[in-house]
Amino acid sequence: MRSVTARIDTQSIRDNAQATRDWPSHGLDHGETRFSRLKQLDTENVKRLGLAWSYDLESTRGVEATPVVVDGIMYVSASWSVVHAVDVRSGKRLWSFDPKVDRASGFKGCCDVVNRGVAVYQGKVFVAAFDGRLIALDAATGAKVWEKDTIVDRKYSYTITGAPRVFKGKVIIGNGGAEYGVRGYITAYDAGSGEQKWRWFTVPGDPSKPFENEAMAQAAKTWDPAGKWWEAGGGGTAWDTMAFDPELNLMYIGTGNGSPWARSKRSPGGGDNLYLASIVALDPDTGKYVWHYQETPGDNWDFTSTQPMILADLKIQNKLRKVILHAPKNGFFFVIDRTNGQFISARNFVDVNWASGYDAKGRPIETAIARSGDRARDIIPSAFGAHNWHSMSFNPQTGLVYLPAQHVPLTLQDNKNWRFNAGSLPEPHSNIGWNTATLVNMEPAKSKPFGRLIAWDPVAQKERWRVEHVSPWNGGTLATAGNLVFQGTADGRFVAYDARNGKKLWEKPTGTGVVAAPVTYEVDGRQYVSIAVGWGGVYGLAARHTERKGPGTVYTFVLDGKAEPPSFVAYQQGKLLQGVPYDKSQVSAGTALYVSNCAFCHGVPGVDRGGNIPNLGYMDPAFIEHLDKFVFKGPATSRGMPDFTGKLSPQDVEKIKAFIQGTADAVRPKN
Ligand SMILES: O=C(O)c1cc(C(=O)O)c2c(n1)C(=O)C(=O)c1cc(C(=O)O)[nH]c1-2
Ligand SMILES: [Ca+2]
Repeated sequence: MRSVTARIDTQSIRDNAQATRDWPSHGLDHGETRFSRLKQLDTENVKRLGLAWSYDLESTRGVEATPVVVDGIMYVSASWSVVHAVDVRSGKRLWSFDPKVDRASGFKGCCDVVNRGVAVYQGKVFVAAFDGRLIALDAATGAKVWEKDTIVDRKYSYTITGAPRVFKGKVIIGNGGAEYGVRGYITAYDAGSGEQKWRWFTVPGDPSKPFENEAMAQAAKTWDPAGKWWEAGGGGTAWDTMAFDPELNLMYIGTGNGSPWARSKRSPGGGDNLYLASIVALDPDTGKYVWHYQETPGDNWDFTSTQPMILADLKIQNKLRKVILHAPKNGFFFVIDRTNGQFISARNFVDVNWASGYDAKGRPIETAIARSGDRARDIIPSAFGAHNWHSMSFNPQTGLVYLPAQHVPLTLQDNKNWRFNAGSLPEPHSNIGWNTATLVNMEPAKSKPFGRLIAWDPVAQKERWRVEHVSPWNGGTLATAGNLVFQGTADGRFVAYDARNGKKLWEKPTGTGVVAAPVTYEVDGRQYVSIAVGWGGVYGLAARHTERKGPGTVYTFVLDGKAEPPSFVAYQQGKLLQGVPYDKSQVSAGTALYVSNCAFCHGVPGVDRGGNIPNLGYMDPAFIEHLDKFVFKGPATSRGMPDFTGKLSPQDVEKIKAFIQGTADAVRPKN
């Protein structure tokens, strides 16, 4: 059987960009604009949009995938990197493929066991599994064709969450892991055979060995010459964004934060630490460095530049410029010349406190608070990012970028006592492999959370309209030629807005929070809109903003669709924990242990509501009384929880119990 994707290659993806009937690659086109030229649906008739079908992804963790759709066949991934092929005409499964990632490895990723989607090319579907394998499937049957291990050294905590891209016959993928202490890189494989074609590291490696290339030699000059960076890998993981300009024959990657976060521990002599938090242009044929622009020199705050890029051609001061549009975690919106990496402009799209702006050369003007890490202070934006991996879209008709922006309050402080892999209390998750050299929320944050959809004018560097959401962590966006903007929300709605003014035109409930981005495509002359929902990602581990907790689901809508939605599953908050015996004098020791082992997944007991991972302040007391049964070789290890055998003592567990019950008691309403 021949698959419909047999014809998909670099040329056909370029051709499709003219009419955008299919959605053949992650961001729709090589420029990742997520702007569909279809206009059967428009601001007038969108109110008639109804459900065509829903499809159960059989997943309970975060769903971050953008579906790929070719000739009425959808390829979409769910948590644990499971791939589904669905017939759009019927909504029925054609095949599914579970790469059987060892569920016990869940804790090896910082940010939920998510997968942002697949690539298709010449009859194959490519999925990058959470455990670091890149797998090629037969698009017609879902059978495995080849599999490669992308991980350079399994002694480090590398993972993959991103969607591969295929440029000119090469499947390209980067790895995550910079919270754990790794060296970032990106690798290209031959789409046909799986043979490795090139690999580009983002930061210099072992200083006792020669540099792999000239780019590494140049980068090393911006790190402390003592070479301490190597101890924790340096970081710079390219865990999400990529784009490609076939005319310039350049591909672009966004690189991540430093390992560890605190520069004082990574590169004590200071320096910009190239190529952290940068956009880097590479030759897609050879993986050779061409240029870079560093958005956050000397990253100190987990300010990754891995957020989705968009390539656009914009008229700026009467000159048509080939640009990259980018809104990284650090809160500034960048316009960069993509032919040479030249800085054009940057303006903050939310309030920020780490820099007052960028100078004419494209360097941030840092504020006094930015590096005063000897005390806890709000860093705005926080490590959750003013914008994270949630895709933005660009409508050339309105000239606006539709950007999911947010703030999640955190205070940061340098951890003076950090040593690599020492598990130093109370550094978050330091006992399960994190190495940030940064203490979080040692004092309560003063800033306030928000989530907002912003329509941003990249030429004027100005907000044109905004919609305030109930919380941070809303879904990616889709823009269409019918002047619609689609976005799912953390509070479980799928909404269409007028692209010109942000007026809400349509909305449907989704039965769970939405973090992924929608797509649109045409089949048999009808325009469909699909979205994969499933609350999760790093923020969704411990928090939620819905009363429902439905499974991962794909919803597909069409004009006058009349399908019944699935029955929604209610979220039930447990009773506040009561009656677990504990020693009050142990609460403070338990706090440090809780932060170093439990906090980012389970949240604050009795304060957070629990996301995909239960909040321990609302458990049945029997669970907490017997906490050791869960912490040491417990049942949840088969779902991704670490086994703390040898890492915590039974006395430590008693202290953690004291913190959990003590905190629940402290927040219990008094009457
Ligand atoms: O430094 C890294 O290697 C790395 C990897 C990932 C990832 O692979 O998901 C995230 C982050 N960092 C990160 O900083 C972050 O905020 C984040 C959010 C998410 C998510 O899927 O919700 N992943 C990641
Ligand atoms: Ca990170």
